[in-house]
Amino acid sequence: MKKAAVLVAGGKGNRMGGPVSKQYLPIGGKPVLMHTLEKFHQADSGIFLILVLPEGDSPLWKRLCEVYHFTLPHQVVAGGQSRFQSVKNGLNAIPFEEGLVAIHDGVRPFVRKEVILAGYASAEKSGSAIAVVDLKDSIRKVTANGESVFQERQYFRLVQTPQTFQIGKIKKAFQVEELPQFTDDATVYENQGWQVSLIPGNSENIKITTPEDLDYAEFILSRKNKPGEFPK
Ligand SMILES: Nc1ccn([C@@H]2O[C@H](COP(=O)(O)OP(=O)(O)OP(=O)(O)O)[C@@H](O)[C@H]2O)c(=O)n1
Ligand SMILES: C[C@](O)(CO)[C@H](O)COP(=O)(O)O
Repeated sequence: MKKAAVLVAGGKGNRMGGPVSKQYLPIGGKPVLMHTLEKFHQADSGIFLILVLPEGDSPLWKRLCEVYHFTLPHQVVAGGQSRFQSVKNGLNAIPFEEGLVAIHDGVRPFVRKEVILAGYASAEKSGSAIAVVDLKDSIRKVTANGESVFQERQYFRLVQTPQTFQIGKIKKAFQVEELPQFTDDATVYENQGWQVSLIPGNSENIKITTPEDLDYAEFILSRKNKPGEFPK
């Protein structure tokens, strides 16, 4: 089955602050987005890669690719005013009608190859595959009157990307007006009345959002051994 990946990086990075949008900041010596593109290419070199950038940023990205000698093939698409619009633009650029597409935040460079491949395999069978992780902390729901209520954390998951789908179904799902609950792609898919399938994500697959996440990113990249591996 044909595979595509839409890596959305059309945001402004307001929570990160600073003059350069977070997707272009260097970690481990090169921009965040180059790490993310490489992860998908390394998982399967046959994946058709689409990179969604803020409108007008193509010349900047082209220059970065030259400076960093980044030659991995990918198609650049202009994003929209919201993540939903950026994803939609990315989906419309897939050059085939049938197959699978992984939608992934460009600012999640630490996705594991195993998670990417499990997403495609699971979505081929069930239509969708949403990467999630268990909670490590206790959680509370804060009510409108300021009280807090204990919640049983075993019934909750943190939602990551990739979120992988059969192309025909997810493109159909995005043919609707944007709604406030569309914080990810799973909610857009569910809006059609279809249930999503969850798959295990990887906990280090953080979304680089605020400045301390850059320290974490440098730490992850500096480690010689992966978690759980015995030193050689
Ligand atoms: N109009 C938008 C908004 C967001 N994104 C992408 O969606 C992902 C998750 O969004 P988030 O982390 O919120 O990124 P920003 O919108 O850039 O950050 P902020 O909310 O702090 O401005 C990011 O890869 C971001 O670039 C996008 O493609 N198009
Ligand atoms: C898609 C996402 O990364 C899943 O956790 C998340 O919903 C994006 O949220 P944001 O408000 O755009 O950061």
